[in-house]
Amino acid sequence: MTAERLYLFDTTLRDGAQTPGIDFSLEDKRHVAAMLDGLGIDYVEGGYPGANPTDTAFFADAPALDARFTAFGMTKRAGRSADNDPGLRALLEADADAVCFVAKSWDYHVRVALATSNEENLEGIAQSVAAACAAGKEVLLDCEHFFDGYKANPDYALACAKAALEAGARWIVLCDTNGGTLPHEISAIVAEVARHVPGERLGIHAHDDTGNAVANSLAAVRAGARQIQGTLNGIGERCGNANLVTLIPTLLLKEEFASRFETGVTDEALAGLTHLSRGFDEILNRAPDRQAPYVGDSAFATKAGIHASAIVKEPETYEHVPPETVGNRRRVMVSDQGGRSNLIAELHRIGLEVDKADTRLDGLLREVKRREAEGYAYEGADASFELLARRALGSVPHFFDVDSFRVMVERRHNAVGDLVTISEATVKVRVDGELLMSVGEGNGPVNALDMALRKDLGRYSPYLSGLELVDFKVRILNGTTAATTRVLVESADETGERWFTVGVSPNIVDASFQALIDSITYKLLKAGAPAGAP
Ligand SMILES: CC(=O)SCCNC(=O)CCNC(=O)[C@H](O)C(C)(C)COP(=O)(O)OP(=O)(O)OC[C@H]1O[C@@H](n2cnc3c(N)ncnc32)[C@H](O)[C@@H]1OP(=O)(O)O
Ligand SMILES: CC(=O)C(=O)O
Repeated sequence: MTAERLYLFDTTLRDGAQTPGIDFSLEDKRHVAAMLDGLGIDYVEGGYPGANPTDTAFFADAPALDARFTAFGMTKRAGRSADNDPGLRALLEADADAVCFVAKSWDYHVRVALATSNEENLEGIAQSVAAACAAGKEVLLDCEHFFDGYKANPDYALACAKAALEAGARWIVLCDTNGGTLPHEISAIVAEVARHVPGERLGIHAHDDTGNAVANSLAAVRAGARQIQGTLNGIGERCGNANLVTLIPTLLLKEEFASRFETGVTDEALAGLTHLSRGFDEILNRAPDRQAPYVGDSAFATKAGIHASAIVKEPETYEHVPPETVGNRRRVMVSDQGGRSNLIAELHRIGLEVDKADTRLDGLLREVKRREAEGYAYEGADASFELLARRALGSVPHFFDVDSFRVMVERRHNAVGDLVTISEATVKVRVDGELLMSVGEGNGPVNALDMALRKDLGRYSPYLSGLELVDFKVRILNGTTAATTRVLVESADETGERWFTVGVSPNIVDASFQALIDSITYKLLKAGAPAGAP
């Protein structure tokens, strides 16, 4: 059976720009368009030329793409001719291969939002589409509120679609604008519409207001649509749009779709999807969703001991697709939910081969569970776990001892009279039997402790020159005055490696200090520093 072509239309830079809290710069738009092109998307909707300076500038210097670069805008205004509508003119003059018009297809909206007649709206659609075709553009019509409109007045919703088709539109895109339609309704309505508009000219644009945008897009394809509109990481107005980062692996990896359709996305591009999705979050300056399907950090992670024991035998037992197909990775985590299989898998990852019958595993597992009950969380603190495990198995050299530390926080006026808060820490450590004392100043107690600790560690200091404290997270574990504090420290070094360490104490400074000590010890271990003299 020859595969049918399924087209992917990306609206990250248009509907995605309508996401609360997201504001693309011109540079962001150029960068994202290139990312989408590299992924193999067929249409990249760049924005709404004429609506704001960024979009106008983007279309004035259009990116060179393999994808069809698409300008979005509304059909001509009621009461104006197509020749005399500045908005329409801006669209037609934009340097774009395609124009995607948004048009009302729910008679209720025609009456209330446009305050015009059903007939005039139909004429507006036909005249706008014809003008764009005459300007040499490929034309798409986004039928706004199509599903709600179809439920209210199917003849009118269909008439809008047909008006565009007859005027030369290549695609009629059925939009679930308010996002309230459910998959079974999408299936039924798309199947009915496909009796009037050929499926290979039908698209779907779904919003996620019931959490069904991806399911609705797949339902529309099963019912005959051949174009899916969506966005990277599902951004978009209100709850977002259909997430292309979820849809693409489903279309390429799930038998029903993979055997029937082909898209412009290659297996190689699919293997870069996790990287692309996280890179896009970087542009948005937000943390990636750990539980995102396929590409999330937790998408192929397991804590449960029963699952881990099967995964180490055969990963397929608990994985619906191999993680590497989307560029993600399997993670078997160590926590209070785990058993010896979790431990063995994690020990293997860090290069420690231990037999399942080794009795030291029981001791290590008991220690992990005891500490987790106290508040430690090793699933997010890989370096602290490695130290704990290597100590249990007897392979961490003794580098230094901490004799004592003291931190002082002072609020005072500085030399120019400004009120400042400074922290000063004093740390005493023993290296090779010698007592060393360092003082550090910082903008907070943890920063000051970090400075003091690293200032003089005797012969270990050269190993620590590239060590950097990248991030610091504090969590209060029970909300009483006797609360326990968990501190997670993220560190990095000159090799680019990042690692996480954890400390727990009723005292936040003490918890931070533990995490810092683990971080330094891990760095010395990984750098191959020799053990100190007792
Ligand atoms: C479902 C969607 O996501 S559609 C996309 C929505 N995205 C956006 O609106 C973002 C970009 N929009 C904008 O920057 C502005 O709204 C502009 C530049 C397009 C228009 O701004 P303004 O001229 O100030 O109009 P305003 O935004 O207040 O109202 C929209 C007007 O377009 C009319 N209109 C809306 N849809 C259509 C349509 N499909 N065809 C014709 N006219 C339309 C409305 O009736 C309203 O007309 P009115 O001013 O006579 O009441
Ligand atoms: C066009 C569009 O974004 C919508 O109808 O949701």
